[in-house]
Order: sequence, then structure tokens, then C-alpha cells
Amino acid sequence: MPLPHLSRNVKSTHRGLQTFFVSDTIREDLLNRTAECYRLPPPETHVPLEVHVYDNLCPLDEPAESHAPNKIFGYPSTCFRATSKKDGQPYMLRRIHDFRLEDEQAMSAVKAWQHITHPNIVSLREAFTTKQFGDNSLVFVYDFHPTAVTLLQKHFVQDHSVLRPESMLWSYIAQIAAALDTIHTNKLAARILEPSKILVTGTNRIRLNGVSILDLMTWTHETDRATHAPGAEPSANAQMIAQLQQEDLLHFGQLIVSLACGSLASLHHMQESLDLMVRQYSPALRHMCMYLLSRPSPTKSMDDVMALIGPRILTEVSELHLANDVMLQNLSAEVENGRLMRLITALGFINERPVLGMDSQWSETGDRYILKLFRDYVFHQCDDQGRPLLNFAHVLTCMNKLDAGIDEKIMLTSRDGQSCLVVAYREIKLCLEAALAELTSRIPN
Ligand SMILES: Nc1ncnc2c1ncn2[C@@H]1O[C@H](COP(=O)(O)OP(=O)(O)OP(=O)(O)O)[C@@H](O)[C@H]1O
Repeated sequence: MPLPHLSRNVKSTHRGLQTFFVSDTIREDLLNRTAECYRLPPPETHVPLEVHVYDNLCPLDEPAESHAPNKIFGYPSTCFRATSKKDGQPYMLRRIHDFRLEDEQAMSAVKAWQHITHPNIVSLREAFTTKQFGDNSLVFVYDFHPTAVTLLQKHFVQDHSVLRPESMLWSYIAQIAAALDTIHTNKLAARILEPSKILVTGTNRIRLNGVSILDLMTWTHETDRATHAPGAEPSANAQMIAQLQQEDLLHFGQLIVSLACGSLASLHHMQESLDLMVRQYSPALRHMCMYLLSRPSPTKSMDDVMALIGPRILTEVSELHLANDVMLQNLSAEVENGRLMRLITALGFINERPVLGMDSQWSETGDRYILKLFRDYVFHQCDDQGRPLLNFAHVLTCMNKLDAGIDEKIMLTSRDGQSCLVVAYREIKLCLEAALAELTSRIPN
């Protein structure tokens, strides 16, 4: 019988430990993510103890001397990781400083975004106003993606242009297009497609960050008031959305050009940048950018963009399936380990238990004696010279066989070497179940 997650052609003693566990890269990534969720703020950081239903605030931005207005929002903005007191989960709080929301009705602008769940959009949870920062602040709450960096941090911090692999660009394009398609279908516009407002996690997974902020902020400004006001012409709002969607397509094109040329300055000399793209990339990529950068028109839409991406979406889908297979493989190894952990715990409950009821010999007698010898057989093996053998593969193989309760027999020897027992894993499994049942029956109600 093939044992779970053990290769059939390799001797158990020759298999590396990594066969039995989640891969080092994935483990390290997950550990870093967990650490990031619990990272403490640097000493002397002044943050409120709690804001609305969130506490444990930890700043995510670099410490700044002063809070200059953010270029995108027009107001200073700072980001925090914080823990929700409602569900204990970490969230990302974006505070817009010193922003007075004139009309609570403006909050309706975030409602439409709260319903959007998309793998390439950072989900918006809620927005609220607060005085807990000592001013009138507006706060947007998003999902927290530990260890995320922005596209700006990942691709534009160096002071020289670096060309990007085309496959990576198409992957970004497919993901951004998927996000925009959902946004536009929901009669909304992203409005912000800036490298500093796109998050990257893992290898190349990206998410649009900061959705809804401009919708809410401009709602309170005179420009939007008329279109959102009760009784306003519905077509006025639809027109405005259509215009903002066209701007999304332009910004999308600019983003690709700057990524392809490896510099934000490339947008200041567009013709030169497009010429560079002709030399370095496929005609399809340039064609895509030309379409996105073309003059807005009622017929220009995400549908056409999707058609232009065409077969490259299949590459993206295949890559995702492959990544999913790897994850599933890693997950199954960990599920096996969880199962074995339960068996080892059961042995721990029984072995060396000093007393059960009035019986001080319980763990040394009957079925339990076999379990004690089995424990020695699994964990306390020595070589000919009596030196300890720490063979993980042996432990896992034994525990897998015990779990399966197979008929294979093994020889168990007492510590003094005076007695030997030949028992099948099936019998050891029965002993374990019986001893555990006896322990369970003693648990007070
Ligand atoms: N939802 C999130 N989950 C995890 N980290 C986030 C999230 N949103 C932002 N961050 C991190 O917080 C930091 C600040 O984000 P922000 O959007 O302010 O970027 P920025 O580069 O400081 O841009 P700006 O100059 O516009 O303030 C970034 O390092 C970013 O990676």
C-alpha cells in the first residue's frame, strides 16, 4: 500500500525532510506574513490606542518629518495596520488627515465598493470619520496583505531604467484588466491607477489599492455634488462614470508604458518610449498600449482590451493552475502531518502517565506496555554503538503505518533487551484506540 505523500521509488531513509513538509519558500513566506501581522510599532510612535473598533495600530509608511498633502488625494494620508476588536483580524487603515466630511450621505459612495470582491482588488471593508487622531480624519478600512509592497517600491525605486520581462508585463496586464473589467461592469471607475497604489504580493500577484477614496472625497466637493444629489439627472452620473472609465484606460496605458520602459519619466517623452517598446517588445504589447492611449471614445472599452489580451489570458490561467497544483501538494503534506500530530499526541497522553484513577501502573501494563515499546521503537532508535539515531523519515513511516493499521509486523524489544514482542501495526493501532477510549471515559462530564 503506498503511504501518503511518500515517493515509492526512494528509500525512506534517503528522502529529504522537505518531502514531508511544506516547502521552505512557502513556509518562509507564511512565517514572514504572520510576523508582519504582529510587528510592533517602533518605540516612541504616537498612535491612538484605538480608533473606532480597531486597536494595536502600527504605521505602515516610512516615518515622515511632516505630513505633506498626498499627490493623489490632495490631503496628507497615512496607513496603519490595525486589529479589529470584532473579529481579531488585521486590517489596513488609511487615514486622510484633517478632512471634514460635510455630508454623511457621502458615505453612500463607498457602499458600491463594499460589494466588490475581486482577487486583483484590495477589498474595502468600511469607511468612517473619527476625531481620535486629534483632528477630523476620514478613515478607509481595507484588507491587510502582509509583506505587500507597492509597484512603485518594487519597480521604480532605482534611479536608472530597467526593462521588464514581457511575460511579467502580460501577467500584470491580465490582472489589472480583470480588475478594471469588474469595476467597469459594476458601473464604477478605479480612478487611481498609480504605481504607489497597486500592491504586489508573492511573485507577481497584484491588487489595485485605494478604491473608493476619490469617489467619497470628491462627493463632498462641488464637482460631484450635482450628479449624486437626489433628483439629479441619472444620465449626468452615467456620463461622468463613462468619462472616468475612459480615464482609467488612459492611466492603464501609461502604467504599462512606464513599467515596460522601467521609469516613470518615460511618460514625459511618450513617442521615444513607444519607439523603445517597438525595439524591445512584441508588436502586440505596443499595439495594446497604443489602443489604451488612443483618444477616448464611446466605443473604446474593456471589452476590446480583453480581446487584445486574448490568448495571453490562457498563459495566465495555466500558470495559476500550476501554482495551484503546487499549493495543493504542499497542503496535502501538511494535512498528513496534522493527522500524524494527532496520533503522536494520543501516544503522549498515554505513555508514562503516572497514574490513572488508583492504578499507578496503568501506563506500564497491558496494551499500554506495547505502546510504550512502540514509542521506544519509533523515537529512541540507536545504532550498533548505542548512539542515538534521529531519523525523521523512520518516525513518519512508522506513524503512517500505524495510522493505516496495516498487517506488517515489527519486533518490539524491552529496554533491558530481555523480552521481545512481534506485533502488527494493526494490533498496535487497536491498543492505542483502546487506551485512548479508556482515558476519554475518565474525563469528568
Ligand atoms: N492593504 C494593504 N495591506 C498591506 N500593506 C499595505 C496595504 N496598503 C498599503 N500598504 C503598505 O503601506 C505602505 C504605504 O502605502 P501607501 O499607499 O501610502 O504608499 P506610499 O508609497 O507611501 O504612497 P504615497 O506616497 O501616496 O503615500 C506601503 O509600503 C504599502 O506596501
